Amino acid sequence: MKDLKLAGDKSKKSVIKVGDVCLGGKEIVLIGGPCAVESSIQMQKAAAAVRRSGGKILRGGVFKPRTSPYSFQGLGLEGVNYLVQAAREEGLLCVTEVIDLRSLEMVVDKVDLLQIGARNMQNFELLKLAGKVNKPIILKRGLSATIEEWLLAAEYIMAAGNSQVILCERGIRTFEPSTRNTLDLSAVGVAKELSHLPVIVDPSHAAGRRDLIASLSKAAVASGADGLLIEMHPNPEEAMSDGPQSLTPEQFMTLAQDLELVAQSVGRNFVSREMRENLEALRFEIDLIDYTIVERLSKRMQIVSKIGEQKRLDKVKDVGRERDILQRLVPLAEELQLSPEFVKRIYSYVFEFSVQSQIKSKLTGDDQLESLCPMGGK
Ligand SMILES: C=C(O[C@@H]1C=C(C(=O)O)C=C[C@H]1O)C(=O)O
Repeated sequence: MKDLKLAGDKSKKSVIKVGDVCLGGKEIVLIGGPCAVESSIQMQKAAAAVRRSGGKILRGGVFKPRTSPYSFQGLGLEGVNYLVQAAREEGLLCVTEVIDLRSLEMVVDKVDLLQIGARNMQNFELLKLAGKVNKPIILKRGLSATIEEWLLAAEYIMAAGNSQVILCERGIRTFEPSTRNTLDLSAVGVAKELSHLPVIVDPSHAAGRRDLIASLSKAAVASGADGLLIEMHPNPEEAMSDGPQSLTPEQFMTLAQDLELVAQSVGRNFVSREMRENLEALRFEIDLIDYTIVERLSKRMQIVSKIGEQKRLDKVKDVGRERDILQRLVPLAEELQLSPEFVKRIYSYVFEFSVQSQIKSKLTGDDQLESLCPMGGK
C-alpha cells in the first residue's frame, strides 16, 4: 500500500511506551473500566479491580458519541477528574475518548492516552488534531472500515506528526445479528503484517454480550494482539451505557487469571498480580513448564527412533555421544543454577530409555527385549 508511508514502514516495529507500560512489546497490556464514567465511587471500584487483575490502564468515557441523542452523553470535565483521580490512586494510567477539538483540549493534559472511537475513525480533521498532540492515540477500527482504511486513518495521525498510534480492532458490521458486531480477529495479523503499530482488541464492543468476552479475549491474545480493552463496571445492571456487555469486577479478575496462561502459551507475558502471590499461580506456572517438558521429550523420542533405524542392533548404545551431550549440559546447568547432579541423573535415565526404545523397535516382541535389556522396556 503505497500511501502507508509511515504506518507501513516495514523497517521497524513500534513499541509505544507510556509511563512504565509498553504497548507492542512482549507484555500483553490489559485496559479495563466502564464504558462511561458515572461517579467517583464507580471509578474507584473499577480502578481497584483493574489493578488487582494486573491491568495497567483505566478506561472511561466522558464524551459519549451515542447512537441515540437521548442516551447519556457523558459527564465531560467532571468525569475526567473522576477517571484521573481513580487511576492515580491505584497507580494506573488512564485513557478516554475524544470527539472533537473542544474535548481534546479539555483532556489532553490530564489523561495518559487518547482514544478515537470507531465512529470517528474517518473524521479526518480530528485525526489531524490527534497528530498534533504528544500523547499515544488508540485508534479504533470503524464499524465498516476495511483494514486499509483503518491504516490510512493511522497514517493521517502520523503524517500530522504523532507516531504513537495503537490500532484497536473492535468488531465490524456484518450480516450476523447474534452479536453486536463481528470481531475480526484476522485483522490483528493483517494489520501487523501491513504495519509496525501495536494492535489491541476490544471484545466488548464486538460481542455486545458479556458471555462471549472471556473466550474472545483469550482468542485475541492467542491471535497476536498486544493488549485488550475490556469494559468492566462495578455494577453492570445499573450501568448508564453498555451494561449488557460489561463484565463484573469478579469476572474481569477471573478472566485476567486465564489470560496469564494464554499469554504464556503464545510466548507473551501477562501477570495478573493477585495470581502471582498464591499457590495456585505458582502451580499454574509449573503446569505450563511440565507441558513443555513432556512435549519436547516426545519430540526427542521421535528423533531417537529415527536414529535407531539407521543403526545395527549391537551398536545402538553410543557412550561417546552420551558423554558429549553431558559435557554441554553440565556447564549449562551450572550457569542456570541448576544442580549438575540432577541433570546427570535425568539424562542417564533419558539415555537408557532411548537405547531401550531403539532396541525394542528393532525387535519383534517384548520377550527378546527383556533378554537384551535388563530394565524391561515395557
Ligand atoms: C539417539 C542415539 O542413540 C542413543 C541415545 C542417545 C540419546 O538419547 O541422546 C545418545 C546416544 C545413544 O546411546 C544416538 O546415537 O544419537
